[in-house]
Amino acid sequence: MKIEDTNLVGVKILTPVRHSDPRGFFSESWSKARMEAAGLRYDFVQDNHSMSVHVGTVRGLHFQSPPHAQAKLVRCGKGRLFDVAVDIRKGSPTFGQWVGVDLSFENGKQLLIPAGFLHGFITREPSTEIIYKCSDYFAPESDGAVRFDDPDLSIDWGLKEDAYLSEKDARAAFLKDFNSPFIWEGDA
Ligand SMILES: Cc1cn([C@H]2C[C@H](O)[C@@H](COP(=O)(O)OP(=O)(O)O[C@H]3O[C@H](C)C(=O)[C@H](O)[C@H]3O)O2)c(=O)[nH]c1=O
Repeated sequence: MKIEDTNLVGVKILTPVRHSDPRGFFSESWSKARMEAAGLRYDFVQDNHSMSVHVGTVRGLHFQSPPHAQAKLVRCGKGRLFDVAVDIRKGSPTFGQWVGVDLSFENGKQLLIPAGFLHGFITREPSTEIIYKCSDYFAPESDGAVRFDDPDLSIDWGLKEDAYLSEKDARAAFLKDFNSPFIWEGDA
């Protein structure tokens, strides 16, 4: 498994090995032992899978507050998407900074996002499917969102027309009006 750092400490790009043969390929898409051997210790408890019909669908930017904060390991099961993480840990030297990575069925890349970060994505192909592991269960009472198009974040989504948004995302808060529940504890 290839592991690459990003500009945000703790947010990493993982690319598992694909064993190809004339039938196609086989890949161990996740191994707890292999991640722990690389010093990446996460107890994932829930797998999520969503499909978005339209190109330009944006889901995010979301988080769950402590004690139900979620670290995520995100991959694209079908199609192509641009996956984004934003540091919202108060006191962090990279607070409000973002990283975006193209994830696709073809490239097999995965984005590892610790708790304390917003997560969102935009789809680049029709019927794109995202699959991701979460380190805590769904807790709707802890759910929070920041606007994907917040000018203080200035995320380059590569949008060519209006995004397809849920009502929740269309009315999400701006970062400046948002009191993050996360505190930076120093990066290992
Ligand atoms: C997140 C979640 C949702 N749901 C139900 C609640 C709604 O009835 C329906 C759609 O939920 P929502 O509109 O919040 O789904 P997304 O907009 O894809 O939200 C996700 O998008 C971003 C990218 C994330 O990283 C989060 O996992 C999550 O916030 O699924 C569940 O039953 N369990 C869950 O864990």
